[in-house]
Amino acid sequence: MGQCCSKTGPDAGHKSSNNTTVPSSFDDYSASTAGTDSVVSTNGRNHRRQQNPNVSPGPSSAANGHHSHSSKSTPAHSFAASPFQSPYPAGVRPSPSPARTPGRKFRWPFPPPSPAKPIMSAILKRRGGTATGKPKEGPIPEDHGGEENEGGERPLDKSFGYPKNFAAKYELGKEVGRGHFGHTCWAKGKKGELKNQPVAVKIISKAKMTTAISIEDVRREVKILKSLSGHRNLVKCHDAFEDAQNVYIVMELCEGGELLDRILSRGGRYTEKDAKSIVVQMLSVVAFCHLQGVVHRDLKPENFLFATKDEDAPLKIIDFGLSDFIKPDQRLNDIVGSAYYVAPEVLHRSYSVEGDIWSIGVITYILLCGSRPFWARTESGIFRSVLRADPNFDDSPWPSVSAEAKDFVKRLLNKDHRKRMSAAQALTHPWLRDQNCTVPLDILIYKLVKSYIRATSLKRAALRALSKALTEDELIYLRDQFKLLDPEDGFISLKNFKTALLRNASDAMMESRVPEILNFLEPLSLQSMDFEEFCAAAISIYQLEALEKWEHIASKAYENFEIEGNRVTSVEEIAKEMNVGPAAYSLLKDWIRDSDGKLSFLGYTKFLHGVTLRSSNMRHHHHQ
Ligand SMILES: Nc1ncnc2c1ncn2[C@@H]1O[C@H](COP(=O)(O)OP(=O)(O)OP(=O)(O)O)[C@@H](O)[C@H]1O
Ligand SMILES: [Ca+2]
Repeated sequence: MGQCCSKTGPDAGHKSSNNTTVPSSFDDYSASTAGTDSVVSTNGRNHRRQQNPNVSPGPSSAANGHHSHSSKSTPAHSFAASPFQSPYPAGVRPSPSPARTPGRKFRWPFPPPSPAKPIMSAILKRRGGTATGKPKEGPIPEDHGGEENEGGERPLDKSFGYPKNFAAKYELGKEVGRGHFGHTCWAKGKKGELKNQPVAVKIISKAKMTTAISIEDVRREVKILKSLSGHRNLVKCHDAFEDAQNVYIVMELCEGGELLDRILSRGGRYTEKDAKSIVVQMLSVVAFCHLQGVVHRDLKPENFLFATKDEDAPLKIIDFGLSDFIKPDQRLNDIVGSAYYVAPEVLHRSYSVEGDIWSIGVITYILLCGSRPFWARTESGIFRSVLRADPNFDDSPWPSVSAEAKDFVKRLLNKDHRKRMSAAQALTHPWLRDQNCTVPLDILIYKLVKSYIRATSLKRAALRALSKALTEDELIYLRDQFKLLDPEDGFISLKNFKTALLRNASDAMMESRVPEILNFLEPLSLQSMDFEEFCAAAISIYQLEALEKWEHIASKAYENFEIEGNRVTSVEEIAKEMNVGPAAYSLLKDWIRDSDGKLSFLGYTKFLHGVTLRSSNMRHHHHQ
């Protein structure tokens, strides 16, 4: 297994020093992250990458004004050793260089995507390294074999309760892929239904399970794969086995290779038409996962495989190794995933399913332009870019990309997770509307309706006025969702929410306790909602605020509110509504009109928003 040889990069011709230890002008971080490269790059990606003759560093390096490298000397398997390294951070363009060849395919300043590596802290936690100080040098311990965990207190239980007769049922063949946590082999069924059928087997070594977390990860991966099996864009899981050495996950074999390889073989870019069909498939399977209460947490082009070698083969999501169950209102806090694709709120340690949507935004950005939106040489540099940088939508090829496509990507890459589209919503975005995809039930609807039925009458009136200001475009999504709830004579009630959810339920949904949300919809058993009220209940104020048209929508909404919702109120009442104390009174005074004691336009929009007032003695409060 190749240790990371951290030389090269486009500037290797100019500097002879080791790339990972050279502090760059834009990145003051180097030592600890750079050191970690050696740990994570022991994944053997080079084996796979070298099979791809289309990965040529030439164009991008040339565009950067550097000399091309001969690909034979540059293993592209690790980030630090990628031949596509650019010395420029996200958003910074190289000055025009004499080496730039007009008409080249890549006039884009950033390198085409290379395999992403897991976020260091995640690896350390799961592999039992130390999160502080210098990480262990050398390869990840493979033959620990010990039955004790780090602390040495309790032996780790490495029995999973899976059948032990893998060898009797399958004949193992050559390796077809390798990740950081396991390797995958071709295999053939020896008997039964899969006799002589080719399958893929992910083999995870028990010796590498050195922490309780890593064991739990495998257990969960199998559970999630098994219970979600069935969606056309999700790899089918046939079986799981174990023996003393390994866990074996037997899956449908995807012969078409990784999405990453297809991106690279197309010179780093997809046409909009082709990108759309990829994005629709990603969104539809992710919407399905989210409805089941599963968050994937590691969406990247390496984790989408094509079923066959055909150009239009279906795309399959794989690798639920970092996935987790999530309750509708739960926030997760462990930082996992791959740096290029990680959402800002994951780095802030408070996230939910929207993190996956961000990753799809990153992938879509790459599909459309061939470069990563957030890029730097070190992990911390990438993180900083994710947290602060605005992706480049100005340079080639963006001017020739449709406005809808750009709007689509921007609405997935919103740094505020509340403003991001959900997967089901994204499927109804104008960019994808010509794809005629079936829109799945959106779990977001359940969350929004839940808080609507608990809202005060003033808040409901405010939302109703807002929903009447929506344009036909925005109503398309709501109409689809309403239809999925199967209204009777134009009305829905608790029963409809129940039936729709259970119609889509898998075992995963029981585990993630999604149906619990139905208990919170109990008040609806006595009422019903028509489409108009459903719209008021199911709109997200945060998402609307993110729209360019927001000001226009807000003023129209306020006009409606003035006619049928605005009434005399008081600072005390509003403070109670907003869940803030007397310290906020002076601020809230501005929200109420002196002339008649009703909400002003400012007051209306702030009230809708459910502001987070920042003051030491005011409570933070989000309406979710
Ligand atoms: N069903 C399959 N059919 C064909 N190849 C597969 C299949 N599943 C996995 N592979 C190949 O094996 C590689 C590693 O599998 P997987 O991503 O599940 O492992 P991992 O170690 O968890 O990965 P990572 O390093 O991304 O965490 C994949 O990138 C892919 O190339
Ligand atoms: Ca993977």
